[in-house]
Amino acid sequence: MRTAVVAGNWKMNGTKATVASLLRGLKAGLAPGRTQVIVCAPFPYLSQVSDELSGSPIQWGAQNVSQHTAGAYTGEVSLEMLKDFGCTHVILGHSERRALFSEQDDVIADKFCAALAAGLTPILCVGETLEQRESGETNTVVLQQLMAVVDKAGIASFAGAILAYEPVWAIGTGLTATPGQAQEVHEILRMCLRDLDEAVASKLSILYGGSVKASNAAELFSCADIDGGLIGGASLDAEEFLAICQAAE
Ligand SMILES: O=C[C@H](O)COP(=O)(O)O
Repeated sequence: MRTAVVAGNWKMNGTKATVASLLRGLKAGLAPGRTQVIVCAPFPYLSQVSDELSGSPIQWGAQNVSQHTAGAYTGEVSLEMLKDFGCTHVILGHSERRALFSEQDDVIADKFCAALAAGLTPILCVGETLEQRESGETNTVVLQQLMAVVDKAGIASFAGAILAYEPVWAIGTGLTATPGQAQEVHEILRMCLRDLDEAVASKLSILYGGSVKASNAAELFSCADIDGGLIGGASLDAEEFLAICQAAE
């Protein structure tokens, strides 16, 4: 059986006060269950998150990391630093990193390898733009993004990773992929990995991300190849995020 996972991506949001209130709400409201719950906070709040969530069932991580270990990389944050603050996960290859910060497949693959080597679980994001979908390139795009990492890291490494399908056109737009559209891509991703390693593919958690809300989560999560969600905007509201976690149960 695959692990159900709900991960919150807070993106560049929050203050010390809102983070404290959100974490208190999550800790107080999370019902015991089988779903793995993760929050991915901005770097400056990782210390606060670590203090608040230590001893709770909620895990935490970052939204990006350097592929380098240490040294003259102004403005970068290393995997060892994330580990110092108790991070267990790191989001890699988010479409906002790809589009706004020009992250390319080869760098994302390097980060993926480095994260695994450091003992963190990468949450690798893939997804197509609206233009790519409309021109029938969805499968080609997501498989190319996936294979760039598989080719460098090896299929076996996906035993220690999480994959997230996030159609760019559904992120922060309120336009959720229909369960059918999401399932179709999840199935293609899993089938591609299954051709390489049946055992790894059948155990890999593949999350859907893109305007997931409490009101649509259960239907999305009921699809055969959707194992949970990577949640942006709705992860900033404790009640909404907890309802999404409940939908994954
Ligand atoms: O990482 C999360 C995704 O970008 C989804 O964001 P959203 O739920 O605000 O659409």
